[in-house]
Amino acid sequence: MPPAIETVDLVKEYGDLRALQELSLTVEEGEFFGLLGPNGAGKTTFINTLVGLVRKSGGEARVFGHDVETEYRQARDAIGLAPQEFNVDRFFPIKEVLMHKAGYHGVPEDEAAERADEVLKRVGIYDKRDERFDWLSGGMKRRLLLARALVTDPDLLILDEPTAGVDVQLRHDLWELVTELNEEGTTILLTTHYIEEAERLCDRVAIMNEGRKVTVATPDELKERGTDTISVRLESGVSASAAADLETDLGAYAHEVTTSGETLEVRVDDGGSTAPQLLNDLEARGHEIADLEITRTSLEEIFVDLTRSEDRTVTRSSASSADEADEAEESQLSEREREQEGVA
Ligand SMILES: Nc1ncnc2c1ncn2[C@@H]1O[C@H](COP(=O)(O)OP(=O)(O)OP(=O)(O)O)[C@@H](O)[C@H]1O
Repeated sequence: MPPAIETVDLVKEYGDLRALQELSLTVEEGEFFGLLGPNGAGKTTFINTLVGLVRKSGGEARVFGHDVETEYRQARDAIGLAPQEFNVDRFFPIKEVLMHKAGYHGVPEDEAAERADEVLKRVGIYDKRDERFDWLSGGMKRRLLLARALVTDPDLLILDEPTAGVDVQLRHDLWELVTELNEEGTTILLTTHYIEEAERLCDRVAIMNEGRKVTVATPDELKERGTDTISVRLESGVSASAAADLETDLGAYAHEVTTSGETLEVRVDDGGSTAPQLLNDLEARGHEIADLEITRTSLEEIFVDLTRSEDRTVTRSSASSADEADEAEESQLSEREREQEGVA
């Protein structure tokens, strides 16, 4: 079986701006894969390339072995997309919206009606089936986007920030539902800004920055790359100049030594194995230790470290004509998507 998603040197240019820069990424069938990156990293552009909303400028992109452009239909039929934006037909009852979507993917009407009921129950808004999209609360709208992604029974579910702005209850409901779907065999690609969400749900995550892949790893592997901080409270306190001296003395294992009040903070690779040595070294220098605490780097700190931004070097001023051409192209592509999503 080919990978669920495979891109090789994928490039997307909007005029002078390279939104995707030779991005090579493989998501295996059955994986729960997270795509993390700061605003503007290119996550939505990547997704839109897979679903045919954005035309790539270079490289290759395949979904279950199908080229996303030359075999658009096969690739797109395998994907259920819950986008960030609410792009839903506002004039029909939501059950009909789902039936249109299933119909567009070739599901006969009776079966489409059954599937619509089934997914509305699954996401918990079956009692709203005859209401229009505009009448739903924000959280219900998010649930509907997920229902619409599921109505075609996709092998690959793509969730673009599904829990942005939703309450804690719904966030947990969504987590439970997508975990179940993944256990049933659906491959999931999730973009999120919530590191905790990625840590809890994903088998592997790719961290992107400025259109590039920074790294791909499991959440645990990423955490192992971080440093620990050993905070030692000294009976006699410690001055900043003493801390600077200690940094030289403890240089064999300390990356950085700072003070915070009467506490000395020592950054090391592995706090657990380094603490005894540190205590010995401090005592040998006449310091009396009152208290000690080790804190592990959070995934969030590692993420911030990995994506610390250099200034963008591209400007957009010379990109206007290329942008216009792109916009015309995007609008044609969007036309196709609107048709597919059942939007008038
Ligand atoms: N249609 C477009 N025309 C021109 N530039 C675009 C277009 N769409 C996206 N961009 C630019 O491409 C870059 C990547 O944007 P993209 O929306 O893919 O990032 P993202 O990682 O999804 O961000 P966010 O987390 O804020 O949703 C940004 O600099 C953005 O301004």
